[in-house]
Amino acid sequence: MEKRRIPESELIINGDGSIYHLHLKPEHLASTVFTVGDPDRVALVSQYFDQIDFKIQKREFITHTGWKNGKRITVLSTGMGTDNIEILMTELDALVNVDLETRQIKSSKTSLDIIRIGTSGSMQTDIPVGSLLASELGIGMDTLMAYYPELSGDQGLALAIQKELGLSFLPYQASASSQLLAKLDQEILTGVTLTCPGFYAPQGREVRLKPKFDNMIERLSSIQIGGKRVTNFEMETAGYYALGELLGHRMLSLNAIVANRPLKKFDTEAEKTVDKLIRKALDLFTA
Ligand SMILES: O=P(O)(O)O[C@H]1O[C@H](CO)[C@@H](O)[C@H]1O
Ligand SMILES: O=c1cc[nH]c(=O)[nH]1
Repeated sequence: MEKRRIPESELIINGDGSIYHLHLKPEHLASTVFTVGDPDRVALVSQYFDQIDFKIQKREFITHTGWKNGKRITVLSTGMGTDNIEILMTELDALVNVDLETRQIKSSKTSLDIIRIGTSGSMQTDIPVGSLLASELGIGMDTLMAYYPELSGDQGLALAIQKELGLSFLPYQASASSQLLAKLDQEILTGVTLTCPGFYAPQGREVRLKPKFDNMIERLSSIQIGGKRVTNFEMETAGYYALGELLGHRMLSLNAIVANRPLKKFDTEAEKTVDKLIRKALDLFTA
């Protein structure tokens, strides 16, 4: 059977042969990719590389590729939100699994290791600011996955959250890679991360507008299923995990806890906490 050719309008390749938004060619990407939300954080990660071979910036997507401990690695910024993660994951996957010349999907697939180094707010009093937390599960409070094939894993926590808040849509739930989770050490807590389509009302914050849901943090933090509770808020993890599951990449989201919401505290040393997470992630995943 003739293989499907992906049209020029669907997968856009720039004049120089790079992929549309990321502006990367396949040879610019390592198979271990660290991702950060903040473009300024890319240099904070690559300062610890032994050597940097390649740098490029397009919009909020800044990429540095180089070497650490004899391993080739990439660090790449994504900006905020799962809409950016959809672009990132599709284009990273295309760089390794689509032949950009023939525009056909390769018959032999490559799995990337994609590790998020991000910030996050704790919703549990016993997870203080300054903690490092790996997301075992991500629950998506956005509607991204309504546009993609159904996820195969357990959706129990997502259903419990839908019921508790009376949401008109079903959040989605997906898991970290068990292989990447197995590389963590005791300094890193594990938890269940709620990925929200915003920083303020979607995470229960009130500035001038009142969030629709009263006592969101108390209500979400007290849900327990099979010994698992929701631990922290951020804005990308579930999108990574869901698309990673569908595309066949190994995913892990690491969080520097910079806010404790029930205690109403923000980390006065947030930059140090992020630096601690960067060094830990590089140590664990380039060893
Ligand atoms: O620090 P980053 O990686 O951007 O992650 C978190 O911080 C941003 C909000 O301040 C959101 O992107 C959230 O997920
Ligand atoms: O509370 C927080 C802190 C960082 N990032 C978030 O999305 N929420």
